[in-house]
Amino acid sequence: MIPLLHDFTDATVLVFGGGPVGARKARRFAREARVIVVSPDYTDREFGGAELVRAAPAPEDIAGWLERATPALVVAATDDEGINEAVADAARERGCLVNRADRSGEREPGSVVVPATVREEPVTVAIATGGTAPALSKYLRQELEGTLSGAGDMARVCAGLREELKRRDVSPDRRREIVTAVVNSPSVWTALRTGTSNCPQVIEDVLGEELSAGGEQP
Ligand SMILES: C[C@@]1(CC(=O)O)c2cc3[nH]c(cc4nc(cc5[nH]c(cc(n2)[C@H]1CCC(=O)O)[C@@](C)(CC(=O)O)[C@@H]5CCC(=O)O)C(CC(=O)O)=C4CCC(=O)O)c(CCC(=O)O)c3CC(=O)O
Ligand SMILES: NC(=O)C1=CN([C@@H]2O[C@H](COP(=O)(O)OP(=O)(O)OC[C@H]3O[C@@H](n4cnc5c(N)ncnc54)[C@H](O)[C@@H]3O)[C@@H](O)[C@H]2O)C=CC1
Repeated sequence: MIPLLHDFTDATVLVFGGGPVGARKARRFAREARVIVVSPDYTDREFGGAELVRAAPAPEDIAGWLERATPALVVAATDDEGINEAVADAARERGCLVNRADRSGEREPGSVVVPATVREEPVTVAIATGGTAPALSKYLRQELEGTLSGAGDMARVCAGLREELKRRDVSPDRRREIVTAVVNSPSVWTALRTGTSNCPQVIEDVLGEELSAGGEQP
């Protein structure tokens, strides 16, 4: 399986199953997509504002639900294997993506795995273990949350620098040197993490040094 980032803006995600797993997936996709959850009962309270439909479709009804909702992705998160199987079949039939929460290892073509995710906007790290150890994915996600602290600000600093250096017609080679030096600078990381400096200030400092050095190649 190959990791990709998928834009779900204006797309529909259809989730079957209103337990903790269906709820977790609904919350995840509701960040961006329109999410519809279908389930006879809802044991979790928080579905990220998804539309909750109370129904217990039989396997032969599943295709009709997909027909009406026209989802970009379907999640099979019920505790009924026959239903999850029917969801996967119907998704494959329609050529839409499918996530089966009750499967690891061998997968249907077109299936996707939901990875554990660390977000430090605009930086995203996704973790998966080939389905072997979701608990390990969760553990590593928690570990990486600390490591990634400040990465969002660092991305904003790099973006701001790239823009300013382009505007000043600094050569691409020199631009790359400057940005690489900033990314590798322990003092910049510390400043961003501790709040002793902020993004505009770091950008200003780096540009100031660059100008006082006359933009010479080192
Ligand atoms: C294949 C996959 C399919 C998919 O769902 O996409 C899948 C499948 C299964 N998970 C199971 C169990 C658990 N899953 C978690 C947690 C998470 N599971 C997630 C993803 C995935 N789970 C995909 C693979 C990802 C990878 O490759 O690593 C995460 C990362 C993302 C998310 O779900 O949002 C989220 C962590 C989010 C976070 O906190 O960061 C915990 C821990 C907990 O709950 O505390 C447990 C209990 C401990 C354990 O068993 O490890 C079972 C057994 C069910 C049973 O035996 O009944 C199956 C089915 C099977 O293995 O057959
Ligand atoms: N991917 C993951 O992280 C994990 C996956 N699992 C798997 O995911 C499944 C769901 O996990 P939980 O949410 O904990 O189970 P759960 O048993 O709490 O919830 C299942 C939900 O599916 C609903 N359901 C039953 N028949 C349905 C139908 N015909 N149509 C729509 N909904 C229907 C039930 O009413 C219930 O709300 C488990 O059976 C297990 O195989 C379990 C733990 C973690």
